[in-house]
Amino acid sequence: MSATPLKVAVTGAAGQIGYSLLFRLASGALGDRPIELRLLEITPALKALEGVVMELDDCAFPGLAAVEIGDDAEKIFDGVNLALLVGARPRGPGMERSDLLSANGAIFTAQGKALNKVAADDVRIGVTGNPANTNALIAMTNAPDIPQQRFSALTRLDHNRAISQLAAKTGSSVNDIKKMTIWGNHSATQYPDVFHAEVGGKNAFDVVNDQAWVENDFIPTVAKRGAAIIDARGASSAASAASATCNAARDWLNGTPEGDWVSMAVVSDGSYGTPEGIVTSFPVTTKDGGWSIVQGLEINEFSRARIDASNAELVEERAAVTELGLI
Ligand SMILES: NC(=O)c1ccc[n+]([C@@H]2O[C@H](COP(=O)([O-])OP(=O)(O)OC[C@H]3O[C@@H](n4cnc5c(N)ncnc54)[C@H](O)[C@@H]3O)[C@@H](O)[C@H]2O)c1
Ligand SMILES: O=C(O)C[C@H](O)C(=O)O
Repeated sequence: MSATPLKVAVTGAAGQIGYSLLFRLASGALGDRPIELRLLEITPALKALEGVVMELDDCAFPGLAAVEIGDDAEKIFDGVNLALLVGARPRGPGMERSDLLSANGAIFTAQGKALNKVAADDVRIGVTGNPANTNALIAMTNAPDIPQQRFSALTRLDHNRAISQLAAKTGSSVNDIKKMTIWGNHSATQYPDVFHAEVGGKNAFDVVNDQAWVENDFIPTVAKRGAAIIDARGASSAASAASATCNAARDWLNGTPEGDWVSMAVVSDGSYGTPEGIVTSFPVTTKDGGWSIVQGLEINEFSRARIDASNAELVEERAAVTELGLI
């Protein structure tokens, strides 16, 4: 364990996700190493953020070395080892996440530039704010000095949702589910893949043995879960999004367990016929702070069509943000 605190930036820290995320991070969600929180907000939200910091103080978390807040990205990102980019407008009922492209895209241009200038050499950047994949692409493109492999968008929430649905269907514990994969975009076109997943060491599709459930129940439930939560709660998922943001960062920094993998949206190198350069979700393993796409999986026709459709949407989003001058 290193005693030097890990400097962790969180943007949108006074928002809904922030209110759950900060307390998870401060109580050790990333591991034993102490952390220093650097919290970025827009100026009008700084007063609310001061209140959140009072609450963080009142928890007397042993692993929380320091907290700094502000509205200047270059100051807050100075020397950060991990940047969790959460701050962005959430969608409301009836919207798709891509409807947020023009409203939120500009945030990631500015933050990519600021990270490029002042972040630590070992910085890793996780994007939760929607549309997460294309926002990560925007930040990455605006930070040319940071290796592209240091950017990832969050599909871990979808991954966790898929695990939970499969565990319920098969009457097993979430601990028995391994090798789940989310392919593509964190959007309604995402493809949660049970063909390579395992339930208690057995192939998940063989255990389920129900193509109609996969097609008509599992995939739409996972892909539209965000909208179902907005419909029920009147606000987008927050605690589960914070939890997934922690899971993703912890595994990236500390590695995935032997015999399992996770889903992360990362820059494509063309693996599995995915268009190069988009930020799209793959099965990945992580080690020593880096990730590798799991290679050699057989992709059947059913999966191929869905992976291609989701990636086609990401290519369209890339064209839209190019048109907007964001990349
Ligand atoms: N990838 C995922 O799985 C996932 C899951 C849930 C939510 N989300 C997305 O996360 C984002 C945040 O959700 P939320 O519920 O916390 O929203 P929220 O509206 O409660 O909070 C967003 C916060 O971001 C702040 N903000 C806006 N512009 C900023 C900027 N330029 N710099 C710093 N802060 C800024 C706002 O002031 C606000 O406090 C949304 O885009 C939402 O859709 C993603
Ligand atoms: O669906 C949303 O807009 C919020 C988030 O991306 C989610 O998946 O819950």
